[in-house]
Amino acid sequence: MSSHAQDVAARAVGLSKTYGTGDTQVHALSSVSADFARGEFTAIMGPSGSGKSTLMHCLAGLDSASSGSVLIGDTELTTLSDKQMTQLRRDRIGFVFQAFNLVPTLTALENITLPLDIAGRKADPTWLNSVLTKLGLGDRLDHRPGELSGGQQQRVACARALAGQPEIIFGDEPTGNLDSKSSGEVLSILRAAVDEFNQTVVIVTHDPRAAAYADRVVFLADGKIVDELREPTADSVLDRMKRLDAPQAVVNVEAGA
Ligand SMILES: Nc1ncnc2c1ncn2[C@@H]1O[C@H](COP(=O)(O)OP(=O)(O)OP(=O)(O)O)[C@@H](O)[C@H]1O
Repeated sequence: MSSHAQDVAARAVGLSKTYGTGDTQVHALSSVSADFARGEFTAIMGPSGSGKSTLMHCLAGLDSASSGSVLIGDTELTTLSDKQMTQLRRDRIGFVFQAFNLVPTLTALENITLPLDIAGRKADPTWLNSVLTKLGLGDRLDHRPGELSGGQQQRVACARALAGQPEIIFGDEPTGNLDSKSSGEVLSILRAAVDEFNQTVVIVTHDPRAAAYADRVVFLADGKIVDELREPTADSVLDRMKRLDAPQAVVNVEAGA
């Protein structure tokens, strides 16, 4: 299937988010429109404070926008009641956070199936098996999070996000707390989720090497999408990021700094 023929897993339309009022007002997002195609891995990048987390939280229904709309599949989030929103997050969205957020008293496997257990759903056994195989934890599935490395814990968190076959998985700096080897393991799982399980993944990251695992990188600056890169490499991402910071460099040069 060509990328044009793919349908859209999530969509932001004219999304704006303003914090505060008057002099202290911050436009975290200014009329952002973006599509996230099904079966694609997107990385959101940009300088600190550019609105990455705000965009992801609005897309994932964890925060509400000041104006504009978000669609998950065909569902417009602003039309949902709190209860419907909770159900949508539970049934249709997977999350991977920077802090792994595993329950310390449960085994890895119990953590993975916990959201399904809470929802009263059963994992599809074939699906769960392929996710667990991909995870490569072997007999450590019986271990508690405290007995696993950071990378292993985050792989468990990825499997937890995947277990319910959500329509889209959001990761807010999922490798932010990991060394480069563990980051690679976690990103490989997310990559495999897209390539082998046809999932849709959107992550926020500061790391060009992490972004290089994605199919597409979306660059934010000052609450706006300013650039996009397909088939990124760590070098091409780094190059774009330098250019994003360039206006400041030009000002410095002009000022004789
Ligand atoms: N709850 C809040 N109240 C007021 N301002 C906020 C709030 N949350 C975020 N902001 C502001 O909105 C802007 C965008 O923040 P956001 O966290 O989305 O940026 P980011 O690109 O994810 O940053 P970082 O890379 O540092 O995590 C920033 O200027 C931030 O200070």
